[in-house]
Amino acid sequence: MASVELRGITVQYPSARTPALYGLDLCAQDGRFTVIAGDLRSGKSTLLRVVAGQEPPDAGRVLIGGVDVTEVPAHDRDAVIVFQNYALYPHMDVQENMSFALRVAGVPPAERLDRVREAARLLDLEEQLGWTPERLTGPQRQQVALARAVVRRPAVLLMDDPLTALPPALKDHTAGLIRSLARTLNVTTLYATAEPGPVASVADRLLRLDSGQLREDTAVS
Ligand SMILES: Nc1ncnc2c1ncn2[C@@H]1O[C@H](COP(=O)(O)OP(=O)(O)OP(=O)(O)O)[C@@H](O)[C@H]1O
Repeated sequence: MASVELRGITVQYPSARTPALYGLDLCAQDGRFTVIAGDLRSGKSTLLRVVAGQEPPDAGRVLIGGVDVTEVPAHDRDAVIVFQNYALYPHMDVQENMSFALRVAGVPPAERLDRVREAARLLDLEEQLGWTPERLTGPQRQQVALARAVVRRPAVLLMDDPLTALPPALKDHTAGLIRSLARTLNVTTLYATAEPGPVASVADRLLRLDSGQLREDTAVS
């Protein structure tokens, strides 16, 4: 597994007046669940994309597991993003959706099956493995999107407000599921959200993104 360290990260989009991230420092410990709270457009998605290698910073360094990966392309980083607007493959059943990336990566069929079954068990999706996405509820689709990320066994899991689209009554339940998943897999998790309420109680650490920089959050803990 792996710690995530950002040192002096600045991202300035050419069309923006101010930087999305400005000299930002972060050290997220190995295997811990770190919540990054911030208002809309505060730079949360940009931060996750910098860690994943999808947004090259204008300044600063990115380290995963103590190794400087700033110049390493996204596909060679051991970090996966689960987006708020996930898209499942509509013509594939849940099991195929979950194992697709493994097939592309050349993982042998028996191991694919093991990993898919483990993720399905952890995310309460065992009964739905043969279903197509149209039969799933919104929360189940979100769980499949999450399962699709974790079957790849990344060292770092990056979550971009995955509960946003869920009805309020299901947010706490799904937050608990996500937390126990991260704990079972011992995966370093950065969880960005505009609404930290449902995950604040399960976080190892809560940070707030403010003016492109991170601070420990003393308001919610
Ligand atoms: N590709 C881009 N080009 C130009 N500006 C961008 C781009 N992506 C994001 N921004 C701007 O950077 C700032 C931070 O955006 P970002 O999406 O990282 O924030 P966020 O906190 O994730 O927002 P939200 O919660 O609304 O998803 C915003 O002002 C946004 O308009």
